[in-house]
Amino acid sequence: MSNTIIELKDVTKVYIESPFAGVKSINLAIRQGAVTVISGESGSGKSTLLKLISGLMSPDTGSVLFKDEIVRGPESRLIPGHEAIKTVAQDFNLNIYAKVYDNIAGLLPNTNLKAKDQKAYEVMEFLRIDHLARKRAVDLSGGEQQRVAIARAIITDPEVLLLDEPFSQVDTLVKNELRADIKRMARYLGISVILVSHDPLDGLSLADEMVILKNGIILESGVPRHLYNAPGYLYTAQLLSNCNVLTADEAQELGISSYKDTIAIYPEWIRLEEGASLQFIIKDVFFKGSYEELLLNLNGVKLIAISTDPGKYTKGMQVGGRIERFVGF
Ligand SMILES: Nc1ncnc2c1ncn2[C@@H]1O[C@H](COP(=O)(O)OP(=O)(O)OP(=O)(O)O)[C@@H](O)[C@H]1O
Repeated sequence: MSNTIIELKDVTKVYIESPFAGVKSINLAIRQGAVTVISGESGSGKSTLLKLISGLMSPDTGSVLFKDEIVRGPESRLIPGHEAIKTVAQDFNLNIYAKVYDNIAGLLPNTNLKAKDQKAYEVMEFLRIDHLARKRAVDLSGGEQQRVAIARAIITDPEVLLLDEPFSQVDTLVKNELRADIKRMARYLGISVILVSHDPLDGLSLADEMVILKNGIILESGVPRHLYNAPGYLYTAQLLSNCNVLTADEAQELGISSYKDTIAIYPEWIRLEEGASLQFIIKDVFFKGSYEELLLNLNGVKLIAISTDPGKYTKGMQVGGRIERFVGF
């Protein structure tokens, strides 16, 4: 496929120390210029996959291709990694006592100092850290250090940028700004971004394509909206939503008949309305700011629903509800 920049063909990497860990039989095509988010629970193999893609680790079997050329592992390269693929690791790898400018510009050759300076400022402006140029990295916040680390990675014009848990050290506000910057990098610089995250929100709001990993295998992949609304696996539904999980018998109590063993109902799929045929008792109300989560009970079946009308419902009240959608597994 012409717009595939990275391709993994039947890639397996098993750690000798723990033979059940690692990744197994991975087939994956990464689209050029897209933001791909790899999501999965802790230990599912996300970081292993990133190391294999960057060439920092070699697969036991199978191959990783960059533009149809094999990405060679550390055994066959003096400097590990592929020059067109750059990784921003969780520890940022900054020279923390050096100035921001030197951290970034230091990666360019001294053959043309004017061009070096110009390029460094271009990248710093793009990531909105040019005002920090003369500060030492150690004096920056986590979000600012993250931007410096990204600037270091993109200053040499890589075609692929790998980000390992880029939001782990930043608060929600900075996280939203960083998400926007990552999208801009893909759109305006044409960099293909592959991002690893255990927070499903990163994938839902950022990814063009999302890959769901479980125990080292790819369960499914697709555009976030589709994966969210029509998950093929309960694991995906639980990763992406705080969903209610019921047995077939419990679902029957709610008037849902299905031949599937397990039924998932997202909280927003429960419509609260007067006079609805299902009458729930509110067991608890959890304030969430702009909305509330209601813990509902009907004949022992417990469900979390959402109310966007904070204060309307209180513990002990009876409330009518209708299940608008469910997914069976
Ligand atoms: N160098 C190693 N030696 C042995 N086992 C390893 C090594 N690196 C990772 N593993 C194991 O491989 C599995 C996958 O690890 P990996 O770090 O890729 O998962 P992850 O999804 O990135 O996890 P997390 O979200 O916790 O960072 C885990 O069970 C881990 O313990």
